[in-house]
Order: sequence, then C-alpha cells, then structure tokens
Amino acid sequence: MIEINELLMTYGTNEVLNIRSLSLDEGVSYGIVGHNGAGKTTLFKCITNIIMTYRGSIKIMGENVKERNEILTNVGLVLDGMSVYTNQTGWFNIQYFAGLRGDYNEERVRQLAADLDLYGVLDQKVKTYSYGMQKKLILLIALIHTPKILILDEPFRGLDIDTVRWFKDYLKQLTKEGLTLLISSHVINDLEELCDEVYVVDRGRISEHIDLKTEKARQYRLIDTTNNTRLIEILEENIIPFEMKDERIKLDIDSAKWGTVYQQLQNEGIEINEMSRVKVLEEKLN
Ligand SMILES: Nc1ncnc2c1ncn2[C@@H]1O[C@H](COP(=O)(O)OP(=O)(O)OP(=O)(O)O)[C@@H](O)[C@H]1O
Repeated sequence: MIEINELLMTYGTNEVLNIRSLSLDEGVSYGIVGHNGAGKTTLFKCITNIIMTYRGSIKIMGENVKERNEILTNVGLVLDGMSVYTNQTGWFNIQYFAGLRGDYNEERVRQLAADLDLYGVLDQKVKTYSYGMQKKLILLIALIHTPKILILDEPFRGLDIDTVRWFKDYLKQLTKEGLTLLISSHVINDLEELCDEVYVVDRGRISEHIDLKTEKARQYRLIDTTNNTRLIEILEENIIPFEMKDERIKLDIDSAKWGTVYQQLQNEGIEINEMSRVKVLEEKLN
C-alpha cells in the first residue's frame, strides 16, 4: 500500500529522516512511535506531499506521490495542530475541504456529524467551538471520502472519553474493512488496542519493528528479595538469564520457570520484598 525507499529528509544540516526501506500493507494498522522530535510528523508530511524536498521515493498504491499527487485522494490525514477556517461555519469547512477532493456523499457527512455529536453546531462559526469540537471537525473532514489510508497524528489528544470510544470502535471497523491505518501516539494502551504492528522511529531512523500480536502479552518481572545475592546464584545454577535494573533483578521467564525459582527461594527462607510486572512493550516504547 505504501512503499518507502531511501527516504532522506534534512532541515539544513539536520538530518530528520533516514529510512532505507519501509513497506506498509493494506488492511494493517501501524503504530508509529518515538520520542518528541524523532521524525514521526515529518514522515507523515512526506507521505502526503506537504513536504516534497526529501530524497528517495514514496509510493502509494504503486504510484510515486511526488509525480501523481491525485493518488492522495485515497489518503485521509489528521495532523496535531491542523486547523480549519475558524471564521467560517462547520458546514463551510466541510464543503470547502471535501469539495477540494471531488464529489462527496452528503448523507455520509450527516451520519458522521451525528456520530461525532457535531451535527447541531455545523451552522456555527468554528471559532465558537471548543478544541475537541474543532478536532472532531477535522476528523470528520478526513473521513468523508472513505479513505483507503488514514494517517492520524496523536488523534485522541483533547477528545472526551465518549468520542475516543466511538472513534476507536470506528477505526477498528474501518481496518476490518481494509483500511490501512498509520497512527502516532505516546499512549501505549491506544497502540495496543488499535495496532497490529509498531514501528519505532529514533532520530529519523526506524530502530525497531514490533509485532503486537506476539509482543502484547509479554511481561517481565522486577524482583527484590531479602537475599538478592543468593537469588542470582540460583538463577545462574539454573542457567536462567537475568539483568539488574534499578537494583532489582529483571527476569523475562514464564510462570513454570518462575515457579521453580520461587520454590527454591522458599526452601531457603528467602522472602520477596517486592515483585512487579512490567510489559515488555512498555519498556520498548519508552
Ligand atoms: N520546519 C522545520 N524546520 C526545521 N526543523 C524542523 C521543522 N519541522 C520539524 N523540524 C525538526 O525535525 C525533527 C523531527 O520533527 P517532527 O515534528 O517530525 O518530530 P515528531 O516525532 O513528530 O515529534 P513530536 O512527538 O514532538 O510530535 C525535529 O528535530 C524538529 O525540530
């Protein structure tokens, strides 16, 4: 669906994206994560031709986006901080932005507006809307043309709980129907709920690919006992790998193996001061 090759984007001497190859498939939802300034928004802007000064190639549905701008009619985009004409009504903005992409189904707009609880305010000027209402309007505009690819940069920030619930369910339904979703979020629960796979962006490069289907459930244990030195000996005797983390022992083992270790600790009168479980995913994404 999206093919990226040798993508290099710089601001002056600052290299902000350097992606050798990235291939995103139809009907898959991808989380794009990384620290502030990692390059996520820049990547989204390159994919959608907002930035065209990069080197390398980006293809959508087999077409080079720089050469075939019209392929972007298949892409819905919501960037954090995007704005609309605030001195105009909601309806004006819908007609203006949706009209730029050709014909649209007014019945669908009414349904989306009702789902988003916006219908009653579409005749009002957008400057009278709250932040969340403005964001909903931008979402609505991105969804009007039933995009094949939807790119969402921190989409849930500023939305109330009911809208987030509705929106997540709606996205799940769309991905079931074949939508390719790219979503950037710093909220692990959102990624776990919505994404099949995650790409971690680190200083402009893809540093990790995580398949959430296998990684979601993985947890490790952080343990502190009354005799950590002996626990380490027990682990070494049983050839169980471990690491030290914040003066506690970090173990990535299954319950059966932990049962054996725990039994031995009990036999030797060693007590557990503290044991917590941390999602492997959480560590990878922080
Ligand atoms: N217009 C610009 N001019 C110069 N540098 C820029 C510009 N826009 C972004 N950058 C730089 O590009 C890098 C990547 O920024 P980008 O906005 O893509 O990061 P991000 O991963 O989306 O961050 P965040 O999580 O904070 O939204 C940063 O170092 C940023 O300072």
